[in-house]
Amino acid sequence: MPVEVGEGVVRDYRVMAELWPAPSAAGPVGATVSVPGSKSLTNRALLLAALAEGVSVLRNPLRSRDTTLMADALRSLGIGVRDLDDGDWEVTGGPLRGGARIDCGLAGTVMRFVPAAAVLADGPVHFDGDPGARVRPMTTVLTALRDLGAEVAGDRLPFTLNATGHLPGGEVTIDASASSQFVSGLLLAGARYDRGVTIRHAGPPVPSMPHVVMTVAALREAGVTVDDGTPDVWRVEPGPIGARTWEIEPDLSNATPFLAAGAVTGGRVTVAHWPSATHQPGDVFRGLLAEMGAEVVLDDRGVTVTGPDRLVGIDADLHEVGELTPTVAAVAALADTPSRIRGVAHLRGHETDRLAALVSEINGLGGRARETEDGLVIEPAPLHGGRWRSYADHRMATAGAVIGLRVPGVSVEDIGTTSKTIPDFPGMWAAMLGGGAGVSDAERTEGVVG
Ligand SMILES: O=C(O)C1=C[C@@H](OP(=O)(O)O)[C@@H](O)[C@H](O)C1
Ligand SMILES: C=C(OP(=O)(O)O)C(=O)O
Repeated sequence: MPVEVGEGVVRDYRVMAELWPAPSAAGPVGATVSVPGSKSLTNRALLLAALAEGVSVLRNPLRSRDTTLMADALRSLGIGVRDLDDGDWEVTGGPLRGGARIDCGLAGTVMRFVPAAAVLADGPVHFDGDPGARVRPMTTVLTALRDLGAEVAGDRLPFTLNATGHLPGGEVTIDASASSQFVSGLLLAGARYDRGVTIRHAGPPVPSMPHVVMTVAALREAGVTVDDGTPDVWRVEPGPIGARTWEIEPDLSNATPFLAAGAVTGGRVTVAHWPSATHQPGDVFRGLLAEMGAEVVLDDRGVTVTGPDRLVGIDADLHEVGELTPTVAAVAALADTPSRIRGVAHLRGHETDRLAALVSEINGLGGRARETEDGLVIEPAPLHGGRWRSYADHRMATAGAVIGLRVPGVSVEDIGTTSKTIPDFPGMWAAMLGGGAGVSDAERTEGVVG
């Protein structure tokens, strides 16, 4: 069935479920690319706008599956989310209505952020999601909400919150070592709890901390008082959340496959409109590509990556920026020297078990990858064409596209899954290659790189 995924883009999932012949690059890729808005910033802004008093506007939001699910979740809770002509969103905050059924899809930001807000609804709220979502870690969020005074039936998706219109709030201790989103979700809604919220983390280090910093910054922009002065403790004072205009930055994690295209083909790719200061983890990719031998320049045109003659491997701890792992692993699989990626055990609870998936797919093309306790080791090996499975994971699909640039004959399963965070990835990829660098399927042979 054709489905509108935003910005007038319609995807036909019958077609998208088929194999996508990843275009290989006949030569260096040269392009300037603009990527749509940040998923993480869009879904924080939508949620804060819903909990605010008054009317907020999101400028340049991401319109993709994850953010449409967030908008629809808020609409089912009685919030006005209006599509403006230019793709912006207007959100009118107000009381939350019970009786809603929320589809979380596979979106971590929906399944971890919305329940913490939905406790303020005036009746039961039921949550469910994709089959893959039902196995993502959730217990910590639901236990924390119970500890703060909520009644919840269930420990993971599907579950029902028996909301009563308010939450006592107060202090809670959680183990957020499986996901930073456990902290962010409680922080985002905490100002609307009777006593605000104090979260103490007890356990191995919280991953993806820049995303928590992003949450604290967003709250402060909305006028909320947050104390994050003590490591692993966050305090949100009770009080109103301000309505405002949110300017959404481009999604820098979604920029990474495009920058990688410049790096792995010895080409030059610019991603425009790169923010000069940002909390997005994707900004870290600049340094990672430079370590792998690329030339990386940030100037007023954006970020420009020029690929080297010879890519080298990397030894990197990606604990803070785990969502970059699939792209880094794809580049590493094409490098001339070994790579080690550390600090990302929590990726086993992402859209899929990303460590197992990357090992399986890289090795399926002839590569030499193996899992460690907290990451991956990838050694140089000649790669050949073949099927690259996506596991309903947008970043697995884009990683396959990066490898396909250098390895003829790679077919990516379910490229449509990229619509989780990019409305038209195949179209953007084709446009990037439009300068003549792509070769047609007819010209393909089972090639070897390495
Ligand atoms: O808060 C957010 O917007 C996100 C936090 C991170 O989650 P984890 O801490 O679970 O890795 C990140 O990987 C995810 O893509 C988005
Ligand atoms: C981990 C990710 O997503 P989610 O927000 O669903 O956790 C991701 O986008 O890499």
